[in-house]
Amino acid sequence: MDNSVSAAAAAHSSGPADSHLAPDLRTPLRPDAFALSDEEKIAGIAEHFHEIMHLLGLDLSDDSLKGTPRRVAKMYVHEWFRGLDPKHRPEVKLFENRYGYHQLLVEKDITVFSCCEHHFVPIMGKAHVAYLPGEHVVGLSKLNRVVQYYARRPQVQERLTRQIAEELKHSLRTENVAVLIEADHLCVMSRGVNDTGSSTLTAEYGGLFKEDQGLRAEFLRLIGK
Ligand SMILES: Nc1nc2c(ncn2[C@@H]2O[C@H](COP(=O)(O)OP(=O)(O)OP(=O)(O)O)[C@@H](O)[C@H]2O)c(=O)[nH]1
Ligand SMILES: [Zn+2]
Repeated sequence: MDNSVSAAAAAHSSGPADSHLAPDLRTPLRPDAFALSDEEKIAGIAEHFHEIMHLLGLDLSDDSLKGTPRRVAKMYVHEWFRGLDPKHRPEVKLFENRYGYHQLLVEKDITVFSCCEHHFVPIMGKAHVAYLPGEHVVGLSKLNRVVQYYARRPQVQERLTRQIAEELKHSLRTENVAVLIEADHLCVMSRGVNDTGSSTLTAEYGGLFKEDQGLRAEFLRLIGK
């Protein structure tokens, strides 16, 4: 008998994006965000990117450049921004906690590759997530998948951190979750203030992580903070 429970089976949505999140946490999307197919979006974005390159004075008949508009469009739709589309929301399967494990579980150093919504350049870093298992445990890779899903959107780090925390609370059916992200913003490093030495840390604590300083300290110790 399959004793896995799919929290996401009920939660998994092909409906409006982020409808499971509080309104202030949703990525701002128009109601018709998914009226076009992926292929239609790629064709439209490629056309516009062609125009951007043209305006920059680039010769689009050059062998190396001519494929770039479509390459960029495919990268946006299939990779960098795939997390905008609820069809890619990971299904987070839970399993009965037959091990009786009720201590801290930390998944650390999860690769974060996101995109600054102000400048459309990369945000790169690591996420560390933790929860206290109750009646259920989760397949470890699902924690990485949740981070990746919300990272693959135009983002600010604060929203990314809270979206991951809310998704984990919802999918793992517990308030006892912690999320810490440390990331480098290419918009800070490569332009504007041009600071390659600073990085940004954000954290969100739910349930016992908020109330119990000892638990929080243990989480921070395990991730080397
Ligand atoms: N809070 C927050 N700010 C961010 C994030 N990513 C980028 N920013 C900031 O967004 C701000 C946008 O400010 P603006 O003054 O409109 O943009 P700008 O003129 O390009 O600013 P500079 O980067 O200072 O040159 C900048 O200060 C960025 O550093 C993020 O994840 N969270
Ligand atoms: Zn930026």
